[in-house]
Amino acid sequence: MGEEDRYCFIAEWYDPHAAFIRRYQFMYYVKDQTAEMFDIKNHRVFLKKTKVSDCLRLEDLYIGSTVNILSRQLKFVDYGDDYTRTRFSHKKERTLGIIKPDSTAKMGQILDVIYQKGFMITQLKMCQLNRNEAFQLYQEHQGKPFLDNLLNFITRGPVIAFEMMGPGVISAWRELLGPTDSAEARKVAPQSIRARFGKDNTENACHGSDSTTSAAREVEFFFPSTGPGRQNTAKYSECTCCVIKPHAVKAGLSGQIISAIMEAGFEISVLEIFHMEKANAEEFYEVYKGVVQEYGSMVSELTSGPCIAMEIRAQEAPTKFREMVGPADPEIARHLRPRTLRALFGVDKVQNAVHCTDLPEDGLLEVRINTEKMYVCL
Ligand SMILES: Nc1ncnc2c1ncn2[C@@H]1O[C@H](COP(=O)(O)OP(=O)(O)OP(=O)(O)O)[C@@H](O)[C@H]1O
Repeated sequence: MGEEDRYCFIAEWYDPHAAFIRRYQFMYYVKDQTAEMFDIKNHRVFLKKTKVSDCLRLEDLYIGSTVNILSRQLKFVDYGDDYTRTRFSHKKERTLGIIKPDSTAKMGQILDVIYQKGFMITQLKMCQLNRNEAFQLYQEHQGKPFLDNLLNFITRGPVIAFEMMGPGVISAWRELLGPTDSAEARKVAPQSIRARFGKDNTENACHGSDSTTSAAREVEFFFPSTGPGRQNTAKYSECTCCVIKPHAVKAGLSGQIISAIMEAGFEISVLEIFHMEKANAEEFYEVYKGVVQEYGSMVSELTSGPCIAMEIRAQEAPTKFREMVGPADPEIARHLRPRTLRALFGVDKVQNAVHCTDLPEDGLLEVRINTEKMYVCL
């Protein structure tokens, strides 16, 4: 990618006032990290060349990416010219990974391996498949003797489906997975995911697409490009809400945060990447408005990139989880409560790793708000 490059994408923005999706040509200039936008329908400039270095990075430019530019949540839906298509299409190979039911208890560790190896997770969702859906997913194994076993296994509990993106990601992920049979993996690829987390040749921890065609089909299966997204796994009882903030997601800390939560005995019954719009973030943080000095920065942080939303379950979940999260200021947390999530993973009062519900009675409400928002955003 050259310094002088200008990339052009087609971006969509849902205008809530007009209840209408507006389409723009979105031009990004690498050299000075500026962008300009052109309203396609009305044939006029919508945004003059503007610095976007604080809200857009080169790696955010891909089809399906959601970014916040000047308080508008834009989604890149297509390439705007052939030059951009040629420069990006090889870089933006996609694959689908699944953490299978035998390994969801180790999802934090597995996600941590994925992040530490430098993979970029662009979509992620916990789902429960029924038998028909599982059959659809594994249609290429129709007639094979192990199909029935495989369907029983993959439907016996939730799975975590995720899309990853990057050059050569299909083969890189298959290599990290290791051979299908976990016992064989322990012999020939002891550092692989199946060697470390799998049991045998059915319960082998994770899945990876084997070609661009199956990747496209499987990504569409879990993350449909049109219509409603897949149903989530929310239970809405004895629960509270936790959101891993964008700075922690970008820093690849999500796996470690999830492991810490599960090791402390909490169940995670929803896990989903979503993007928060400014209006939603303001509503989410409404109780802090005029009370907390950092309110504006908190809203900016929450809209600065992908978040991970979780439903956390335990008896008295809101109170107990609040304790585990720790004081809002990580500096104070490191002195007073060094084992809390904010002490371990927070940077400062705004980038304090996670949001969690403040008042016990809000727990249920926030989980609902969030899951509804996630449906809007996906
Ligand atoms: N011989 C077998 N006996 C039992 N289960 C099997 C067998 N072969 C495959 N499976 C199960 O079916 C899944 C799909 O099989 P496939 O041949 O596509 O393996 P894979 O490509 O290594 O795995 P995946 O598609 O899950 O990434 C395997 O991951 C495993 O769970």
